[in-house]
Amino acid sequence: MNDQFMFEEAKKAREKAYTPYSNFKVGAALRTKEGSVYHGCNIENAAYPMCNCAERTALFSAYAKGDKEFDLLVVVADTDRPVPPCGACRQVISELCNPDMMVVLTNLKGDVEELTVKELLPGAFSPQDLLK
Ligand SMILES: O=c1ccn([C@H]2C[C@H](O)[C@@H](CO)O2)c(=O)[nH]1
Ligand SMILES: [Zn+2]
Repeated sequence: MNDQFMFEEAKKAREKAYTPYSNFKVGAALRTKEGSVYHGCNIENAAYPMCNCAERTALFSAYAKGDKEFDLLVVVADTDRPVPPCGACRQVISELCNPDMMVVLTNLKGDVEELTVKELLPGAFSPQDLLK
């Protein structure tokens, strides 16, 4: 990844994670086409299924501010390999981001895996599938 700035933003976002149950902190930095950057962190809950991942926090935060056009998502965690987003996040990213947008998965060691939204979830269920 040639975007050290976005990697640093994702690490800053990770510091805000609320993870009393897993102690597994994840950060996301989402850049809009206009250049704004939204932070996302995972936010857990004593009712475990209510935990929200960093990737979705970033996307929902942007939507709540009225931003919907994105050009890069960077995710970071303290993992051995670049952190792989869960299935729920892959589904949400597929619907809210352009299929050709880059998603950069990283870890604190600086390992990087770059893929497009469509590579992240091939064959995603989409709004088109609701139409007959
Ligand atoms: O890509 C990922 C993977 C996991 N988590 C969160 C969910 C939960 O809070 C914790 C452990 O799964 O990490 C994320 O935020 N993003
Ligand atoms: Zn997730």
